[in-house]
Amino acid sequence: MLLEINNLFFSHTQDKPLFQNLNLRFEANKIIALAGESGCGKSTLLNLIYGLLDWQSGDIIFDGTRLLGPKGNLVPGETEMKFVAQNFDLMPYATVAENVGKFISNINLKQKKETVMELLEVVGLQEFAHVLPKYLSGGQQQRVAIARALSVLPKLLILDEPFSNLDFPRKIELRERLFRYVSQHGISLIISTHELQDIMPWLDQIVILQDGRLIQNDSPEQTYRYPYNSYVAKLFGEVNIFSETEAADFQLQKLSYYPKEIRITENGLDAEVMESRFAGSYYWNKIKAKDKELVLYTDERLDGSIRISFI
Ligand SMILES: Nc1ncnc2c1ncn2[C@@H]1O[C@H](COP(=O)(O)OP(=O)(O)OP(=O)(O)O)[C@@H](O)[C@H]1O
Repeated sequence: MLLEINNLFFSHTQDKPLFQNLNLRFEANKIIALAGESGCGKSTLLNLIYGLLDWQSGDIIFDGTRLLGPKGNLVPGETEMKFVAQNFDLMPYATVAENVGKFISNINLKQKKETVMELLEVVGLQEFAHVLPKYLSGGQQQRVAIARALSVLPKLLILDEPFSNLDFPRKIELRERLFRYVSQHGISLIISTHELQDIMPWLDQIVILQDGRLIQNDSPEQTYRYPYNSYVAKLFGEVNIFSETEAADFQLQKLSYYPKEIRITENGLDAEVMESRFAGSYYWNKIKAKDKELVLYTDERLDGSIRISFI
C-alpha cells in the first residue's frame, strides 16, 4: 500500500471540525482523483498528506513509514512526494527551463538539458524554455511547476486542481501527456478536482469528499453508474435528480439519471418537449413528464409530444 490514512482527525478552527475519523487507502501506480465541491476539504487533505499541516490525531503512513507532519520535518514536505499547490512558487529570475531543472543534478549537463526539454514537451511549453515566469499566464506557470515536480520522479505526485487554469484544448493535450508520463514512469498521482468528466478515461480510482467525510471510494465506472447520492452524480456534469417520492411515482430504480440515460421510446412515459437546443455533438432538450422538468440529450432536434424510458 502506498498511502494509508487511519483514523485521521483535523480541524482548522476549534468550532468546525473538518476530518473526523477519516480512513483511506491508496495503492501504488494508480491515478486517483480526489473530488468534491469547493470547500469539502480536498486542498486540506492534500496539505496534510504532503506534511504542510499538523493533524490532531490519527496516522498517515506513506510507503510503510508513519509520517510526522510539519512538527517532524525540518524542511516542509515529504521527500518522496511532490506537491503542486494552487500557488506554484517559481523562481522569478530564472527562466522556465531553469525552473524545471531546479532539482536535476548538474553532473551531466547534456542529460539535464534533454530531461528538461522532455518535461517541457509533456506540459506543452517547449517554446517558452528561455522565458521568465512573469511573462507566462497562470495556467502556463502552473504547467512549469508540474514539469519541475515530475523532474525528480517522485513516488507520489499530488496536484491540486491542475487543469483549473487551462482552456479546453490545452487541458485535453496536457491530461493525455501527463497521465501517460506518470504511468510510464511508475509515479502515483493524486489529483484534486471539482469535476470529473474530462479526466475520467485516465482514472483508476475516485475518492469523493463531502463536508470532510469520505462518501464514496470506487472505480470510475462504479462511481458513475452507482453514485452514492446526488452530490456525487453532479460531479459528472448535468444530471436529473429525483426525490424518493418522485422515484416511486416514476417507478425508477435510482434517484439520479444522466441526460443520456433517458431515451425516446415507442411505449414509454408521455412527455412534452419544452425546449430543444443545438449543443454541438448533441441536442440539449428540456422536457416535462408528470409535471417534472427533465433534461435529455438526443442526436436529433425534438418537438411536440414524445415518449421516454429511463435506462
Ligand atoms: N486556513 C484556514 N483556516 C480556517 N478554515 C479553513 C482554512 N483553510 C480552509 N478552511 C476551511 O476548511 C474547509 C475545507 O477547505 P479546503 O480548501 O480544503 O476545500 P477544497 O475542497 O480544497 O476547496 P476548493 O475546491 O475551493 O479549493 C472549508 O470550509 C474552508 O473554509
